[in-house]
Amino acid sequence: MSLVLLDWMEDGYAVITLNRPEKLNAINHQMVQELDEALDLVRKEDHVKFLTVTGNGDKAFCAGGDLNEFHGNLEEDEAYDLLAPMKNVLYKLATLPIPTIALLNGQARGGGCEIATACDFRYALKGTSFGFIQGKLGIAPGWGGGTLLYEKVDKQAAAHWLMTATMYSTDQALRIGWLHKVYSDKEWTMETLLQPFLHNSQEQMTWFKKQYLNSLKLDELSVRMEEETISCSKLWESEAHKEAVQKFMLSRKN
Ligand SMILES: CC[C@H](C(=O)O)C(=O)SCCNC(=O)CCNC(=O)[C@H](O)C(C)(C)COP(=O)(O)OP(=O)(O)OC[C@H]1O[C@@H](n2cnc3c(N)ncnc32)[C@H](O)[C@@H]1OP(=O)(O)O
Repeated sequence: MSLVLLDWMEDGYAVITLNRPEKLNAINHQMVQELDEALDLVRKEDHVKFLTVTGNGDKAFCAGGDLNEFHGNLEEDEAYDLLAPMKNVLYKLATLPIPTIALLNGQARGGGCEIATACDFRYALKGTSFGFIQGKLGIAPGWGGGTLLYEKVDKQAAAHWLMTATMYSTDQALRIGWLHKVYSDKEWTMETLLQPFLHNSQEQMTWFKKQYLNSLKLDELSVRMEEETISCSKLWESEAHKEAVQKFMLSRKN
């Protein structure tokens, strides 16, 4: 069964859906692979105006890396080998030649916030919450999402969120500019959410995104995302990290 769905919409855009709702769309190895393949397919289609990324279910956009797979007693180099593929996927998402919009249907934690941050824009359903909580697990973001956060919001706001590792409400996320819009349940339809973009041609949307990417130093971005993965791999072996993951695992058994 596909854990990442890719749909081509009549109005000329594509939708990627994280499709593991029973696990709050937590990202496992299969999803990393399927996300990579889906992005390659979107990149090949020259009629697609923009891409949206969302989660299946009404509880979460994405609860981060799968703690059964992304957390174990791993040495630094094993942790790097585990983290690097998703970092590469997020670089591919962040530099896709068409605009990308994260439709946050529910909470996002850890790597889930990294995926959302790799998108150009973030729209959220009212009442959802978000947190770069890796700091509370004894690590730091490892898929490049911390690096991307510094590109998307005020640098002090990015540093504060990463260091405090707290959950933000939609209001708090709007205030720092991480969220662009918040919608009620009633408004949460593709037609309402995407109306502002649908009138644009594919050529316009490709140019708008090219102009935006020109403003980023992509070579530097790639180096900084790689450095983030290396640093997270070093933190992976900490006792604090091992204890935090163990605590989550034990809580599953109760
Ligand atoms: C580089 C990325 C970075 C990394 O991987 O190192 C990270 O993403 S670190 C952050 C990892 N994510 C988390 O720490 C969040 C863990 N999940 C939770 O704290 C809770 O599930 C919560 C608060 C999101 C929701 O709690 P709630 O009580 O509402 O639901 P459940 O906990 O019962 O979850 C339902 C179901 O989903 C499974 N689940 C949730 N999150 C994960 C996860 N990250 N990995 C694997 N599985 C997850 C949970 O086990 C439940 O399934 P069940 O079969 O009933 O055990």
